[in-house]
Amino acid sequence: MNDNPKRVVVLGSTGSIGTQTLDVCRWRGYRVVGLVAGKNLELLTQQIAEFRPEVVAADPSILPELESRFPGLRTADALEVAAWPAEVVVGAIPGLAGLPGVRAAVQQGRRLALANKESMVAAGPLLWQEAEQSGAEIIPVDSEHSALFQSLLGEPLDDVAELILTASGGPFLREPADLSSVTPQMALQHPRWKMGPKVTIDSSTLFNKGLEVLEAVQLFKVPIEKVKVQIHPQSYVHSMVRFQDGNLKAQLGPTDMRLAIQYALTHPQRPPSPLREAPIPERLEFYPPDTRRFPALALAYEAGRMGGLAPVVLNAADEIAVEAFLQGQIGYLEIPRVLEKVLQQTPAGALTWDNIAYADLEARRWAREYLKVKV
Ligand SMILES: NC(=O)C1=CN([C@@H]2O[C@H](COP(=O)(O)OP(=O)(O)OC[C@H]3O[C@@H](n4cnc5c(N)ncnc54)[C@H](OP(=O)(O)O)[C@@H]3O)[C@@H](O)[C@H]2O)C=CC1
Ligand SMILES: CC(=O)[C@@H](O)[C@H](O)COP(=O)(O)O
Ligand SMILES: [Mn+2]
Repeated sequence: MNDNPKRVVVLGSTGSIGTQTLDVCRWRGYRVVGLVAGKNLELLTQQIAEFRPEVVAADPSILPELESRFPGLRTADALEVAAWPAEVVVGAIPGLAGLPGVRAAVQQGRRLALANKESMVAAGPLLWQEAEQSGAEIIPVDSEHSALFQSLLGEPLDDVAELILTASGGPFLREPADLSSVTPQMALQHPRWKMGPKVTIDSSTLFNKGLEVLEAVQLFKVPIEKVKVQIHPQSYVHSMVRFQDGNLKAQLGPTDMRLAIQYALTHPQRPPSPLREAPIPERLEFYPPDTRRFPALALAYEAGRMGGLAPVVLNAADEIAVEAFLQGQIGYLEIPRVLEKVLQQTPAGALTWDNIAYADLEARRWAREYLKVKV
């Protein structure tokens, strides 16, 4: 099944998207030349033993042990790994921490298979500017955006009436009516996808869908009024495009991220995958989201309409709030509350790399102060 062997760098290799990317590389016989991970020493050890990458970056706390396990292992800064000679770089480090690696890959003119939605939300126009200069391609991995990307192929953007993102609705779609006593354990039970903790909590508050609305605006360069959300509990239709003539195009498939990852690596080709054909669900339901119960989605729309640094600020506040919630330092309903507060403090200023860094830092500080937490 070795189509056209590619050299691949994986940023966030020990995570949910990272490990699934390595599955795809195994299927395709791709050469994994660079790995970036955090602190998961044992899994990174296995990955190095199997793939023998040319270069590795990891959290400084595990580097000495890693180097003693692999004498002669070439280690480097994460940015150097992101810029390593390769055909594809998979950006799968969560949060704004994923942005520097994504940017380095874009500056090198690579194909960026982008899972890290936060970087597109915060810095989309700047990333596209740099991609234009370097010739980089940005292919979405996020399932909804992969679906939109596939549905938009060959279609003039002027003909698009709406991008319709589907949302599972998360674990609290129907109950409990009162969300105040939701615990991290409850919120970590996603009904359809097995993902890392940050995106799983975001799915439960519908903030993930809010980020995805902002991500779609930047990826596909459409006004936010054209981006809609439909709850679709089966998560089988991954998203749809409604055209001005009334036609809808959608991409459907099983809830397995390896399909979206493989597509981002092989586009425009569609080589076979070893996944078994999954049955099509008997019922496909769609209905509008309840933004009174899940105000984080409405706040993302508000940030999108505000523009400028508002999405940066909202994302930063959410990163602090989710971490504090996971550590048991705040209640579940504090998450949308702090988003609303911090969004109101959005500083004025153009979208520049310096202003993004400043707004991100300040918003984290405001969120910590408001929540009275140390995360
Ligand atoms: N999981 C999914 O199905 C989907 C995820 N996404 C997006 O993809 C991104 C990744 O998500 P996911 O795979 O779930 O996340 P995980 O939490 O599962 O994995 C995160 C990975 O990033 C590494 N990492 C975390 N922080 C740093 C850092 N500061 N420097 C270097 N490495 C770091 C972790 O290392 P370690 O564990 O070794 O510490 C791990 O390898 C997110 O932006 C998410 O929104 C989008 C669609 C679907
Ligand atoms: C798999 C993927 O792309 C996730 O971002 C997914 O969208 C999360 O599910 P929700 O629809 O519940 O947010
Ligand atoms: Mn998604």
